[in-house]
Amino acid sequence: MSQFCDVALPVPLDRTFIYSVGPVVPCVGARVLVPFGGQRLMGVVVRVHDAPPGDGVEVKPVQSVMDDDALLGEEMMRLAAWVAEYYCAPLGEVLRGMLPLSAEVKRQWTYRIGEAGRRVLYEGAAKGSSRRSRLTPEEQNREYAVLNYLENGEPAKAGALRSATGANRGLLEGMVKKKWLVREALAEERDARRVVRVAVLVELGMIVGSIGSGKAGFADAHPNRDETAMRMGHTNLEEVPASEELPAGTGRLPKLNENQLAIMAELAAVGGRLGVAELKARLIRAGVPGSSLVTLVKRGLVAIEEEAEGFHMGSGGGKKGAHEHLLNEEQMEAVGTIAAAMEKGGFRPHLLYGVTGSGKTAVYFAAMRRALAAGRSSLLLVPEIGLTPAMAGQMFAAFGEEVALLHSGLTPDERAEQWHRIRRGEARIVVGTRSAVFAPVRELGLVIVDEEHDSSYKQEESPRYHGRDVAVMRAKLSDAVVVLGSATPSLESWANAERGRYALIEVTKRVANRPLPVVELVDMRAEFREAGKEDIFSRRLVEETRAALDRGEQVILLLNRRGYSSVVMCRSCGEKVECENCALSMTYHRPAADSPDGIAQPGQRLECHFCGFRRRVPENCPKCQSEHLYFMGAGSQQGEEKLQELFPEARIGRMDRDTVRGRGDMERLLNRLHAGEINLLVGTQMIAKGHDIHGVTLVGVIGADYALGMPDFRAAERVFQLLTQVSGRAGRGDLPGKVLVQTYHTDHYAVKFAAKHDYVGFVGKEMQFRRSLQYPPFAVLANVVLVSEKLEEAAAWSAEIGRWFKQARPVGVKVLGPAAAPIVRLKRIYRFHFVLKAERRRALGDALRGMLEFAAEAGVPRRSLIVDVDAISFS
Ligand SMILES: Nc1ncnc2c1ncn2[C@@H]1O[C@H](COP(=O)(O)OP(=O)(O)OP(=O)(O)O)[C@@H](O)[C@H]1O
Ligand SMILES: [Zn+2]
Repeated sequence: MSQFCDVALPVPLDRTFIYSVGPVVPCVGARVLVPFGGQRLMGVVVRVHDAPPGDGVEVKPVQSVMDDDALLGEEMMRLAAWVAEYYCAPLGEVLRGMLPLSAEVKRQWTYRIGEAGRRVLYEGAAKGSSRRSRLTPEEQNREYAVLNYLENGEPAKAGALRSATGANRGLLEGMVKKKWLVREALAEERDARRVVRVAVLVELGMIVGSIGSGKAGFADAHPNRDETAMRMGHTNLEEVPASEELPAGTGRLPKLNENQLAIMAELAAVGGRLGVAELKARLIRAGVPGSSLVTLVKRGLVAIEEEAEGFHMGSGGGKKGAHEHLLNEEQMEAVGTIAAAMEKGGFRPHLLYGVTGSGKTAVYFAAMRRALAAGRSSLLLVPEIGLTPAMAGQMFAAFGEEVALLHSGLTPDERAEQWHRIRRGEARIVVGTRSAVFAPVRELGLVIVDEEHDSSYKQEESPRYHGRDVAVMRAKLSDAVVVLGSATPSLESWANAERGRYALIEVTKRVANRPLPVVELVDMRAEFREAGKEDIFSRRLVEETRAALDRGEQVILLLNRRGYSSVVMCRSCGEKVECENCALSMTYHRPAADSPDGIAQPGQRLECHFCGFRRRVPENCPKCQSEHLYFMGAGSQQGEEKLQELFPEARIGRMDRDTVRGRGDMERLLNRLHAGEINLLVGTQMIAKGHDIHGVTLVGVIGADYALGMPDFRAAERVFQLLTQVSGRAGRGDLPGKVLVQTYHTDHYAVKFAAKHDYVGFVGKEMQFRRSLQYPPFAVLANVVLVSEKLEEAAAWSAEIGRWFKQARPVGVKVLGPAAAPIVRLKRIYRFHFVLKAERRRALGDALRGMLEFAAEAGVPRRSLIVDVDAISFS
């Protein structure tokens, strides 16, 4: 029999840990609780074996096994192993990301007495209750009972308060509102399985016979209710143990008291089974002490069983069929190709290159329908912002109860609920953002990645995986078809199509033969010469905007920075106001006038957009005390203000991270756009993503090309994508669209190709550049960052690792660095980095693993060493 298991723990260490197993041997893929460095951690079993560890290694036992069988199947375990290896990430951290573990740490509220509550308690005790209240006298008494119970200052759980006083959650929340109570979250591990506990009458027939037909439950319970109600206060029903730990019933009916008989009769009356929660509620109402139930369980007359809980879907919504079009020829061909691949079976990757507004969503839906018809599930990944309520509505309209949504707005509980539904095979259409790639989908037949070029698929914390690339591997391990869709495919995916690794599907035309918008470049150098001053909006853009608004059409303006001014500079000493934590300029935010959206906006301040640090706006230069502070670089907030001056009649809306804080904000803004309540929208790149607003005929682009100056080999690709995507928002309805791009780089190929909607032309040129300098997709690379709060430490570690690279000379790998990272200090952390380039992935991986081994020996903490394989950000 196996005596040991290896456990992957969510710690930043590239290894697993051995534990001994008890009588219950966990299986691979199950979760266990184990002791680790003085705490208890939840990990996943990756191996069960008999090999004792080396001499002198003390092996601790597994504390508890949380899953009877593998929570993660073989496929998911293999995927986890692949992610860990490919991204040089600790397996335990990968597994933590795969499981909705945080959901298994249930959030419980506890209540504590507040100052106001204390006052009420003492005043009330002295004068009696005279306050006017909508509560019944009984409820008021209950409130006093709660305050009394909490008087000693200790917090108590809602459950305990209820059994002590009968106060329900509504009453408690009412008291929180009045500040009588303070509510706090208590994290507590609980059993992972989503179960409800049910009280079951053992040997039903015999008992019903013996208690006779005269008894019908709690109606005849203990006569002295008040007394029992007081006594039961301290019986905690949470402590009713699970039945299997108890001796079985003897078959002989023991002597029972009134209360016990009442419980038996109550259970008998409902057919022998009742949820423990409901039974407890009835006990309380009847004034029967909880201890009676405990006794019955101990005597084996009532068993407590666990039962899988039923799940309920969130609201569906959406009009049936509203988004189901007759597919056009190109769309049908695309669906046909995907369906044929599914029929053939096996792993087949596709790149769906379809221009903006070509109806890719309809293609996805049709393909998912085919998968469903064949009994297979589908997984659709969308970018962070892509899972809009409109999208969700379409999903529910098309697939109803089959849909599971996974996005960042879910509470841990909701996420767990969806996760388990998917795992049970109840939801076969899974839609979600990045981490949904790890959803435990069964019978996976089709994986779709929408807007595959989107950078939100890259996770910027460990494990630093790319959702798109994991999706492809996921499909491979499941023998599924995968479709990567975009109007601006990443160069990596395009190269894969060119090399024949991905089948290319093209949708070249917009739906209903709508034309792509005409794009016009506005040369801002000429504008400055002619206008003699620098305005955010060129005269041409103002004129076109006015004309479109006058015609009753809608306008979208991209101003890709949020805040009012992105730089505050001193005219006297030239110093910029920088963040205390980061070596970066702080952005000036104005206090907002009352927003028509009713969206709360913060007041006047300087804010660091990297770490969120805020400070008051200084009146003088912090360095030289000069009064001449100069605000530069217009952001979306300033844009909105200027638009209000220019177009006082317009119904202006703003979409950026200051106005869109939750999903509700986004929905509200989009609804108002669709309804025409907003006819002029200004915003950051959020406005460029996927929105399908038919009334928009004009798109203006301000400062989208400033990124061309960035020291990043993907700068041109990014600018091309942004220009193409934002242009794609124009002319999606009956009227044709127009785009005005304000630029200082009229001759740059990214700008010129975007203006011609020439993706293929752009890619051709960009590929040459990448090839000549050996950048992806012609090489693979990793960014290695050493971080420390202490400058000397970060510098010393990177120097040491630099020496190792020099001496080890990893074959086939070019090492650049060490150098100070472009953002050398971020959130108070100093950063030095290396960039590793290799022609082959194997060579890169070997070099990184060699380096990690050396770093461990040299005592560089693993958490100070960031390895970012296929990095997309080098700052
Ligand atoms: N066959 C069709 N006939 C008419 N309209 C269609 C058809 N298929 C889709 N549509 C509509 O065309 C619009 C654009 O579709 P969709 O949003 O899927 O485009 P897309 O290819 O994803 O574009 P983008 O890349 O810009 O996000 C939607 O309003 C959709 O309802
Ligand atoms: Zn900062």
